[in-house]
Amino acid sequence: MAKNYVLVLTGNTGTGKTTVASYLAEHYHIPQVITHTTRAPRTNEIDGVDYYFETVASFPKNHYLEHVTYANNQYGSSWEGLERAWSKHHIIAIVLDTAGAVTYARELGEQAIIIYLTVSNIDNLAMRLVDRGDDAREVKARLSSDEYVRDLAVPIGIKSVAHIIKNDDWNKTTQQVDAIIASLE
Ligand SMILES: Nc1nc2c(ncn2[C@@H]2O[C@H](COP(=O)(O)OP(=O)(O)O)[C@@H](O)[C@H]2O)c(=O)[nH]1
Ligand SMILES: Nc1ncnc2c1ncn2[C@@H]1O[C@H](COP(=O)(O)OP(=O)(O)O)[C@@H](O)[C@H]1O
Repeated sequence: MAKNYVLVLTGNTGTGKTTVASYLAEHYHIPQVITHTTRAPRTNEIDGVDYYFETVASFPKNHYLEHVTYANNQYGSSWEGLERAWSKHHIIAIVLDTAGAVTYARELGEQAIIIYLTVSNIDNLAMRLVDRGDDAREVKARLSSDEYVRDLAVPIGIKSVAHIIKNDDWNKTTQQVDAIIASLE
C-alpha cells in the first residue's frame, strides 16, 4: 500500500497557500484537511468547505492534534480530520501557520512534507489581500500581528526540511509543486 503523506502548506498570509491547495485538489484530487477557526467567515467562504467556523464556546469541544492563536483568532486541526482525508487519498494537504508546521514536522516526521511559500517583495502581500477582497480592517490587523512578523522567516524547526517556494510567478510555482508530487508517487 502507498505510504500516507500530508503536504503542509505554510507561510505568511497572502503568499498563496490556499491557491496551491486548490491546485492540488483540481490537478491531483488531493483532499484538503479542513481545520477549525473562531475567525469570522470572509465573503465567499463556506462553513465545512473553507473552515469549520466555530464560536469561542464551541472551539474547545473538538479534539486537536495542535491548535494556535493567530491574529487574535483560534485555529486547530484534528487527527480525525487527517484520517478522514487519508481514507480518500494517500496524499493529503493542510494549510497551517508556521507554528503548526513545526508541530507536524515533529509529530509526523517524514510523513509531513513541508512547503513554505513566500514572495520576493512582501509589499505585494498587502495588495494581494486587498485584491482577494479582504476587509481593509482585517488586512491591517493581520499585517501588524506578531504572527505575521514571525511568519516572514522560516522557523528553525522546519528550516532543514522545508521546500521553499517563491510564489512570484504562478507557472514556476506549479512546476515546483509538480516536482514535489512526482517525488512522492
Ligand atoms: N496551526 C494552525 N494554523 C492554521 C490552522 N488553520 C489555519 N491556519 C493558519 O492560520 C493563519 C490564518 O489563516 P486565515 O485567517 O485563513 O488567513 P490566511 O493567512 O489569509 O489564510 C494562516 O497562516 C493559516 O495557514 C490550523 O488548524 N492550525
Ligand atoms: N503567483 C501569484 N501571483 C499573483 N497573485 C497570486 C499568486 N498566487 C496567489 N495569488 C493571489 O493572491 C491572493 C492570496 O492568495 P491565497 O492563496 O488566498 O493566500 P493565503 O492562503 O496564503 O493567504 C489570492 O487572491 C490569489 O489569487
